[in-house]
This record gives sequence, C-alpha cells and structure tokens, in this order.
Amino acid sequence: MDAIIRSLLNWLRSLFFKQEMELTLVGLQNSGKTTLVNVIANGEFTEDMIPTKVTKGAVVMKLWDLGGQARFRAMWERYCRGVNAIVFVLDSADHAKIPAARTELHTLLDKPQLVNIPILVLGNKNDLPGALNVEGIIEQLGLKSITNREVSCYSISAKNSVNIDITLNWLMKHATSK
Ligand SMILES: Nc1nc2c(ncn2[C@@H]2O[C@H](COP(=O)(O)OP(=O)(O)OP(=O)(O)O)[C@@H](O)[C@H]2O)c(=O)[nH]1
Ligand SMILES: [Mg+2]
Repeated sequence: MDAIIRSLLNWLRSLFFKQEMELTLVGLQNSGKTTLVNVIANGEFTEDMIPTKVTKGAVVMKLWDLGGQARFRAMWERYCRGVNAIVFVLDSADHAKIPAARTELHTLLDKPQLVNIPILVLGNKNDLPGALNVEGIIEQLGLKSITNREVSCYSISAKNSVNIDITLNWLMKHATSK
C-alpha cells in the first residue's frame, strides 16, 4: 500500500480510538469480522472468547456471529443495547449466503430495544470477482425497507484496506459527543 495512504489510515485510527464509543460488529460466519477488526486496530488485538469484546483506547467493540451460535441469540438484545452503532459485515462475494444474511439482519433490527441505533452495512471482500456493489447490496439485503433508523452501506475490502478510511470516518461521526 502507498505510504501516504498508510499514514493517513494510521492517523484516522489514532483519532478513532480516542472516541468514546461502543460498537457491535455482527455478520454471518466467515464474513470477515475478525479481519476487519484487525485492520481497524492495526493488528493489535487478539480474540479469546465468543462473543468477543475488544477494547482499545476509548472504543469498545463487541463481535459475534449471526446465524452461528444459536445459544447467543437470546443475548443479542442485551449485548447490543445502548451501543452507538451496529456494524453488519457481509461477504458480498458469497451469493449463496445473501438470503441468510438478509434474514439475520432484519431479524436483528426488528428487536424493539435496538430501534434507532444507526447501522452501517459493510459489503466486505470487494476484491473478489463477482462481489456485489453498493447498489446490489442495498437491493439484495432489502435495506430500503429499513425505516426505523439511519442506514449506511459501503463496499470494502478488509483484506486490502479498501474503504477503511470512510468506515472509520462514519464510525467517528457516531461516537458519543462529549
Ligand atoms: N478476499 C478477501 N477475503 C477476506 C476479506 N476479509 C476477510 N477475508 C477472508 O475471509 C475468511 C473469513 O474471515 P474472518 O475475518 O475470519 O471472518 P469472521 O467473520 O471473523 O469469521 P468467523 O469468526 O469464523 O465467523 C478468512 O479466510 C479471511 O482471510 C476480504 O476483504 N477479501
Ligand atoms: Mg471471527
């Protein structure tokens, strides 16, 4: 990666971790949640348990798989409650799993306690051939039908650090204002 882009990203990271905020990062298995957190935290993070809670600076990130561990379903509401934002990670190249992702996303957002919490949908793995673009993701996940909160959608590659800058900017705009 270009040195200027790399230092810009590092600067954004340093700003980001000063924000007082709590995030929930969810998505189906294999969507790229762990890779994304690593690229956001510049590799300085280790996962030790599921669900995972990662703290760096003033930022707390909670991660878990939707569709995976059914026993955690009952915890979602409590886990997500009061967070500044929900980040939904999608493998935008795995077409077979899109319907499941759509169902899990809408089930999550139907929880009354999570109403009004802004959501950022990240179509990850945009480096892979056939990955859906933003319009495709909006369409296939039915994002236009979500009317009870702010919804944003970016196409990213956690692997190649593509659009991590706009992701960090979005997150910082949703930090707790001091
Ligand atoms: N091509 C490509 N592969 C990616 C990208 N992000 C993650 N991956 C790969 O996708 C696989 C799953 O990534 P993880 O970060 O482990 O996904 P996860 O959502 O944490 O998965 P679980 O914890 O198993 O639910 C790994 O092989 C990653 O290397 C990306 O942007 N592009
Ligand atoms: Mg993981």
